[in-house]
Amino acid sequence: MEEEKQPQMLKEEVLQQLRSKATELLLREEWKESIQVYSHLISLYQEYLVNTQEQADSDQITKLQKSLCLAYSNRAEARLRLRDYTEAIVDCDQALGIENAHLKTIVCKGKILLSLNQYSNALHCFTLAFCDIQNIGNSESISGYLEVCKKLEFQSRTGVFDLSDWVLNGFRGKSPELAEYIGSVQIKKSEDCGRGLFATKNMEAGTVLLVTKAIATGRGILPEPDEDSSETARLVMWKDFVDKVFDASTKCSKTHRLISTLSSGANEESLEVSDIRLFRPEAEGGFFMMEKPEMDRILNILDVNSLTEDAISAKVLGKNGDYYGVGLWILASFINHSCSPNARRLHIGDHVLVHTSGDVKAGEEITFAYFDVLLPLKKRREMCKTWGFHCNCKRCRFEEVFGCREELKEIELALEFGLDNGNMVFRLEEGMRKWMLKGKEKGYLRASFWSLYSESFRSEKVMRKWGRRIPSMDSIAESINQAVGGDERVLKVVLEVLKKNGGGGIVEMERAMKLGRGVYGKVVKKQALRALFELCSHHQSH
Ligand SMILES: C[S@@+](CC[C@H](N)C(=O)[O-])C[C@H]1O[C@@H](n2cnc3c(N)ncnc32)[C@H](O)[C@@H]1O
Repeated sequence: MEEEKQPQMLKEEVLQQLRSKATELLLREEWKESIQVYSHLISLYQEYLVNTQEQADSDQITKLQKSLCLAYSNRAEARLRLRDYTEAIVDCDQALGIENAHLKTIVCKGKILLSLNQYSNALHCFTLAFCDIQNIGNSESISGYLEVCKKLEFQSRTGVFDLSDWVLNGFRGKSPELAEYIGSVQIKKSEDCGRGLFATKNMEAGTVLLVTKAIATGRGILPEPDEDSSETARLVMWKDFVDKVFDASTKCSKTHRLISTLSSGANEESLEVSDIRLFRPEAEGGFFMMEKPEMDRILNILDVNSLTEDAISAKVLGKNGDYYGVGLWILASFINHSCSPNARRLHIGDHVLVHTSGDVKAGEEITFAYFDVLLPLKKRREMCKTWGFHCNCKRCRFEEVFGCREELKEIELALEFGLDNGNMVFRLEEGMRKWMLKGKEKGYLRASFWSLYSESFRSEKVMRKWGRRIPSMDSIAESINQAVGGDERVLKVVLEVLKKNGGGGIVEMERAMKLGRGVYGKVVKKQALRALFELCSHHQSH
């Protein structure tokens, strides 16, 4: 009898030691090591359960099963911390298969689903946990999760985002929690740039089109571009960013699948048009394994699709404004460039929020600017070259035909040498009258020669001489806004002129507010928009 008991005791001892070791590693936040020990424990429990099925009494079996459930649950927690969501969910489901009301596992599953932006499923978990924990007490953190989940579920269902409090608080504290959201857009074949994102209904300036969280970002404070270390710092940051994307793709099959839909630059015309539903946070089908990611392909995809946070059609809100930041935001990567864009993006923490920067009609392609478009055609062509494509947007096509006029060439030359801005604005306006240009066409050229206008409106001397012979800043801003959407620099000059003129009346302020909606989106209420105006006024102009 004694002899029979001995191996049993030995087993217990081994299990106890492993349990203590695993708990200690978990407390020390040594996630990888704790996963190893829990994996060992799990295989031992499974082995004992199979081998002792007939000899052990039901109490022993129940105890073993409880321990197995806890081991799965703890391994899920460690995997969650390592962002290994696919495996973490599998562990949770194993644990819940043993004990379907296991509180710790339900909370862990809620946290994983929240990280995967599956708000309503996460909400279900936290609601279950909250009902249970009320009987036990200490419900604070669960109710915190519950509140966050409710808010995010609402945002992702309605597209209503309100950053007013954060803006008014001077972006203090960490950036607000944002849900992923897909508004009235779909992916379709674009005329001649592969696939693109298209509006499915008419929308006003400032309407939120999508909000998506970065797969990964690389951020850092870079040395000045002329310092020797600058290039090295940039390369180190880029490598770190690439590694993070590769890691995310390796760990999560859904992430891998979504990254695989992106263009790697080759044969863009023949790429499959992805169904927008695939990108919805609640989309099914994430948890199956598929082929491993290839580093070369990821590198190509990042070359074509990564965005910098401080790009010209973007605005960084909050603390990452201090950094140089690059990132991969999947759905935003389907947006093509145009020199007369109709969208802009706001960077908030790790999220990008894309909104219309002008009124958009159903069926219109959504575009934002990859580079500065308040420049003449020649300069834009140079920028396009560095991006590796030839822009064939409406504005480029118009300027291609129109740009050969001698007057425009002269103005372009004057722009290069900074000659007599007021006179050049006057000549351009006269020319446009003579050539009988209308609406957007005028806006295109005004946008191309924006720096002449901005310098003129800023100079009292120029305004004294030319002010009465050229259109008002208001109408120029309106015209540029119609042609190329809201732009922070145009708004800034409008605000400066308003200030100089004593703040303007209600009508002028309303107009500025409308421009502001195109620049910052409808995510801040009036008072917060005014606070952003203040920031815009103090921001260095380009
Ligand atoms: C971020 S992706 C945009 C989505 C891409 N069209 C697709 O099918 O996946 C950037 C690539 O789209 C193409 N592209 C974007 N804007 C373009 C434009 N205005 N003209 C020509 N090609 C453009 C270029 O090949 C560029 O490298």
